[in-house]
Amino acid sequence: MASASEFAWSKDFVVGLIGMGDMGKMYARRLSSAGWRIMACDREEKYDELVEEFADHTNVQILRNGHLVSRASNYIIYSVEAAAIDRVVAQYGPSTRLGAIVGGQTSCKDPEIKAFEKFLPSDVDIVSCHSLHGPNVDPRGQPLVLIKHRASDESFDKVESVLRCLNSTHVYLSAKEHDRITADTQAVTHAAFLSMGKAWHANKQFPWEGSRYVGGIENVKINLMLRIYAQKWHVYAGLAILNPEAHKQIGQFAKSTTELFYLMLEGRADELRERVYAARDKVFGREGSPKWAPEPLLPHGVLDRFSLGKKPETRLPNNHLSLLAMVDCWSKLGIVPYDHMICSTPLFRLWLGVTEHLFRSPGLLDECLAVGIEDKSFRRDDLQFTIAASGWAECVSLKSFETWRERFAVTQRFFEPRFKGAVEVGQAMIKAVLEGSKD
Ligand SMILES: NC(=O)C1=CN([C@@H]2O[C@H](COP(=O)(O)OP(=O)(O)OC[C@H]3O[C@@H](n4cnc5c(N)ncnc54)[C@H](OP(=O)(O)O)[C@@H]3O)[C@@H](O)[C@H]2O)C=CC1
Ligand SMILES: O=C(O)C(=O)Cc1ccc(O)cc1
Repeated sequence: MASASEFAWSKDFVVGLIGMGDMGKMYARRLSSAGWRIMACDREEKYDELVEEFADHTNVQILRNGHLVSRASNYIIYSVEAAAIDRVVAQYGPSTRLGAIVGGQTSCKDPEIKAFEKFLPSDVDIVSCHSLHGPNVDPRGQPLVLIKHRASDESFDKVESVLRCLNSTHVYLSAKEHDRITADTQAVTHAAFLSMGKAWHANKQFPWEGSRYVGGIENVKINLMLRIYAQKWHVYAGLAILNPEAHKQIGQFAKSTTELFYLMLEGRADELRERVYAARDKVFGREGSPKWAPEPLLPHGVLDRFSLGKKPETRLPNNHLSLLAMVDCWSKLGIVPYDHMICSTPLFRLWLGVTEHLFRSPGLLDECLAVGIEDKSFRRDDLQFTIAASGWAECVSLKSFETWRERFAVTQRFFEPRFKGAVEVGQAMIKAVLEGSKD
């Protein structure tokens, strides 16, 4: 593991962390274990609690506020809510130590970089980062985006040397490239799962309790939906609402969902088939020259292994509107999802994995299309899914954090009694996929 002692300049080098929530704490623990000296703060009210929590970490010193952290640190990482970045940098940015390096760990870089440009002194270098995984995922091998926005090579090298102890895979992008790719790997992926949760909630069902939703692709849908609703709302709201690129993609996903659902409702089988196959060719390549790798993205057997319910004797076929709409959306926007693997989260890999599974399993795609036209078992859920996808898209386009929070919170409350246990199953599923893809 890379450690601080390898570098002569590291002796007096202090890494500052502003925001000691889930991600800030994860960085503090991992960086300090590698020997880096950390000065960190959260809101002043949390000072005593944090001092107690980090009492055993000799390399971590908790300070009362961001002014003190900014004055003392050589490299400062803002790890606060994306929606708060402007306000927090306005507050502490002017206190930044002369010649320091500043970066942020927020999920959307447009507002972060704007805040840095607006409020940081001109002698300060800007190098931002983004770990593309949650705080409880092992960072080894996961993408870590590094953005050399305004910095000397020396400053950039220092940031890389500090963050190398995470053992993540470094990905070098501009802020704009980062936002364009993560609009797909994160914002629109989340929109799909958020819509599933809303649809099941609207029909008052815990999907794993009925025979319609157990096994295979359904396991991934359920586990990831629960995983998202078990998290803090602001992470998902921020990366969708504040990312200008995300609006287009979430809007197209809602449009694709609605148009495919109309074709199903109206029984327009030929048009549905034509549209879905055209999307398949564009996104996954034509027969004989596929864009997917020879081996499927998902390790064999992973789909059935992590179930919350009891697998029924016979699998009830589903039309998988959400997956058809995802591929239609990628096709309409000219996105090749494999190109986005450089910024993939575990969740995105699973989502692309099940989509790929559907489109590359002989007979499965045709079964979906037939079910979409002939079978009414999923109509109610599909209707609610369509409404939900459009609702999220509207909310994002209106940039309404408050509506977003309320939409999320009410469904979070519905599923809350089931988070315990479900989150562990989801975590185990992600671990299996990560381990499988390392093989
Ligand atoms: N969670 C995840 O999976 C990931 C999150 N991210 C990004 O990382 C950032 C942090 O996320 P996460 O750690 O999950 O969120 P948290 O809500 O857990 O942490 C943010 C922390 O910043 C604090 N904060 C707000 N204002 C100030 C201030 N003025 N001074 C000091 N601290 C302040 C918050 O306090 P309070 O709660 O009181 O507002 C909170 O404790 C977000 O931008 C998120 O998008 C990136 C990768 C993964
Ligand atoms: O895997 C995901 O998409 C997550 O849900 C975790 C997550 C959330 C926010 C980020 O900026 C990065 C990762």
